[in-house]
Parts: sequence; structure tokens; C-alpha cells
Amino acid sequence: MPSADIDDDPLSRALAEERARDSPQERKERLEREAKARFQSQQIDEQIDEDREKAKRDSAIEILLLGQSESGKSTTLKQFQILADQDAFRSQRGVWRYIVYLNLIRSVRKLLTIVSQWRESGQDIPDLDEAFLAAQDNRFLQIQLRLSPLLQIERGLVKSMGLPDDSLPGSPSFPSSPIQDQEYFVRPNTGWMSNLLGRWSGNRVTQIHGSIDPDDPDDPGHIVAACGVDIMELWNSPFVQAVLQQGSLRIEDEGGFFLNDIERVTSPDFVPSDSDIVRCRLKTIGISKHEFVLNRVDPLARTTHIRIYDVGGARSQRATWAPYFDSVKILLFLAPISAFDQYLEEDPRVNRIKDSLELWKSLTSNSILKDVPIVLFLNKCDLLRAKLDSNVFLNKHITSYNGPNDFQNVAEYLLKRFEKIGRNTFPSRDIHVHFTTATDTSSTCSILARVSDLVIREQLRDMRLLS
Ligand SMILES: Nc1nc2c(ncn2[C@@H]2O[C@H](COP(=O)(O)OP(=O)(O)OP(=O)(O)O)[C@@H](O)[C@H]2O)c(=O)[nH]1
Ligand SMILES: [Mg+2]
Repeated sequence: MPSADIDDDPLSRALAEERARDSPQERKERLEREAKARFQSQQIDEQIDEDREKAKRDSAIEILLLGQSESGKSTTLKQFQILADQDAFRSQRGVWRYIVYLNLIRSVRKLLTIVSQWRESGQDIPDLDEAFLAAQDNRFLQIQLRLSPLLQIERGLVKSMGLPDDSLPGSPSFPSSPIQDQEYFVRPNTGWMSNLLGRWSGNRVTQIHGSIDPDDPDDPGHIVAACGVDIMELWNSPFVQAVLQQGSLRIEDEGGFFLNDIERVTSPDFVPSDSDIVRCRLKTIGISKHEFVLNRVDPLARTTHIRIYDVGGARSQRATWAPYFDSVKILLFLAPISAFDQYLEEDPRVNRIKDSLELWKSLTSNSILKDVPIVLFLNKCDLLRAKLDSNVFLNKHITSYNGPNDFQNVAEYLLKRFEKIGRNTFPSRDIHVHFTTATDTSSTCSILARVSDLVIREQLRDMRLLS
């Protein structure tokens, strides 16, 4: 029923009269004309939507995550994901279950390698009785053999991530030589996540919830579950612990360490928690781009879009950073301050804190970046505290330090060093320093919320509302 309004409208009336006069041929042509007009109008609407999306993307505030390898860049990115879109973050649990397995297998590989090297060295462990040691040694070899199915799933998982053969851990058997102890890595934009899910998890429910697929005998979780008791025995063995202690080796401080959670992680019901995902280690090669909409809105009620670039931090990767300096609005630099007694994997002669300070110096003295506000995360504070508490002395590695070996004083000293270098070339540079433990979601998310305020300030500055 036409409404009274339309009946009264002269144009509608004229059109209705014209339609009534149409011959069949005219009606066909008119309908074609109308369909074409509708199609064009739809195309224009789509173009407008696309332009709007592009404008949003183009107005996004760009944040660059920089720092040496293992400084915590990808971990910080995960915390941004939790802050911006927890559901999307959790929808990837299925993929991260596989990465937890890979991390676990790497730790097993490392343990077996350390103990094998000790056996080859023919050293003694003075605290352990000789007969006990011989029995444990025998048991160790049995466990090593029983854990070999893990190698099969390690290969399968790494291959499913679409990585070339040279990224596979070198040795197809346990143990491996240290040189073969490569890290697993991912190249962004290769679809590695969907490759992994597609290959191993055909079951949609499993994909969403991240649990083991009971109907898929190939799900790696079945083998991991079957090896759980042996992994536990290996890690808890007094013999293995004594070998680690003798070499002053603390593999629990390394990224992606899950051996203290074996019972849970190897359970058939295992689904990674947010914390498990954040603690996973997967080295970045290349540069990945991530777009977010911040839940917070600016004072003008505009939604804030951010684009974060996560980069590979190894020395060979650093040349790829420079092209991003022109458009970056905020630089987030991570320095792992617990690493004062560690050396670069890519160059074992270089102390990791010294490398971080040098990198920091080169970035803060770069004139292209002189007006870019920098957020500095002095990261891995939990590990720094644990290290100092277990009597690892800072001044053995940084000889200019002569204060007490406690967290407060050491953290203060390192902060001063970074601040001094950071303002050396451009004294008025905007630097915001935070002591962080990037694996801790609640503290990191509240710091990132403050970084969001800075993002909004930069957005307003862009709009020339601030000086
Ligand atoms: N205990 C502890 N572990 C951390 C902290 N920050 C990061 N990690 C862990 O350290 C490992 C390395 O962190 P990533 O975020 O992968 O390091 P990255 O800077 O992205 O390294 P590349 O990709 O190689 O450049 C991961 O397993 C993290 O879970 C921290 O504050 N404390
Ligand atoms: Mg990374």
C-alpha cells in the first residue's frame, strides 16, 4: 500500500503514471536501466567504504617495536592483542598449543644434549654415589630412546608451518650438538598459522577451543601426552639436575620454558592459557604488521587505530628496520636488563646488555627519529631479580658498577645509563621509561594503556590540536 505521502508527492505520482503507460519493451528497458543504476550506486557505496577503511588505515598511529633478539618484542605485541581484542587473541589457542609442544621438545632436546655432553666429558658429580650415578645413567639412555617419537612431531609441526628444511633443527635424532640447536622461527605473511591449523586440526571445535582432537590420531598432542611421564622423569631426575647445577645452567630462565608445567601441558585436556601463549617463544624473521583499534577513544570521540610493526631483532635483521623510520609515530624499544651475563646467539663475543646499549645509542642519535617519542621497556625484571637473588653479580660483567647487588640499585643504575645515552644527542628527546615483565599480562597491559594515552596524544598532535 503506497503511503499518503508518496501519493501526494508529484514526482512519485508522475513516475507511477509513466510506469503505468510503459509498453512491455519499454518496461524491459526501464528495468535494465534501473538495475544498471542500482549496480553503479552499489559500486560507489563500496568504493566509499573502501576509501573510508583506507583513510582509517592511513590515519593509524604507527608503532615500531625494536630491540635485540629475545628482548620481548613479540611478547609485547601479544599483550597489545590481549588489550585490543581478547577474543581474536584467544581464537588462536589451537595454533599456540602446537607451539607449546615445539617449545617443550626444544627444552627436552637441550636437556638431552647437555647431559650427553657431560657423559662424553667423563666428569664426575662428587655429591652423587657412583652406583646411583651408573643406574641413573642407564635410565637416562632408556628415556632418551623412549622420547624419540617427539622428533617425528617436531619435524611434522615445523614443516606444516611452511618453513624450509634449513629451519628444521639440524639433528634428526636426540641429542643434537649445540651448533644444531637452532631456534624455531616464523616468517610473517606466510600463512604459517593457518597452515598449522589446516594440517593438524581438521576438527572445527578443536580449532576454536585449541584442545586435542580425539578423533584425529595424527594430532601431535597424543604423542606428547604419551611421553609426559618420561619427560617428567627426565626433568626431575636428581642426576640431570646435578649435571645442570654443575654447569651452572639455568634453562628455566630461557624463553618458551614449560618443563615446570609438564603434567598440565602433556595432559590430553591441555588447552593453552593466555599466560602460556604469552610465554611461548618463536623467533621473528622479517617484519610483521598488525592493525588494532584501541578500546579507548580520544577526547573527540574518534576511534584510535594503531599499526604495530614487530621486527626480527637478530643482528642480521636490523638492516630491514630503517625504511619504517620515516612514518613511525612512536618507537617502543625493549632492553632485556636481565641479560647482563649473557651473550648474543649470533655473536657469542658480544655481551647482550652492551649490544642493547649500542643499539639504543644508534637509534636515539638517529636524526630521522629525533622527534619521535620513545617508550623504553627495561624488560625481564622478574629474571633480573631472580638472577641477583641467586648471587649472579652484575659487576662481574659490567665492571663500572660498584653498588650493592640488589634489584633496586642495579635497576636504578641501568636506568641511568639508558637515560644518559638516550638524551646524549637530542637532550630534549621525549623518553618514557618503564620497568617491565612483558610476560605478566596485568602489569604490562596497564603500562600499555598508558602507552595508548601517548598514542592518542600523538594522534591529536597530528590533527594539530597540540603544539
Ligand atoms: N621471564 C620473562 N620472560 C620474558 C619476558 N619478556 C619476554 N620473555 C620471554 O622471552 C622470550 C623471547 O621473547 P620474544 O618476545 O619472542 O622476543 P623478540 O624480541 O620478539 O625476539 P626476536 O623475534 O628474536 O627478535 C619469549 O619466550 C618470552 O615469553 C619477561 O619480562 N620475563
Ligand atoms: Mg619476535
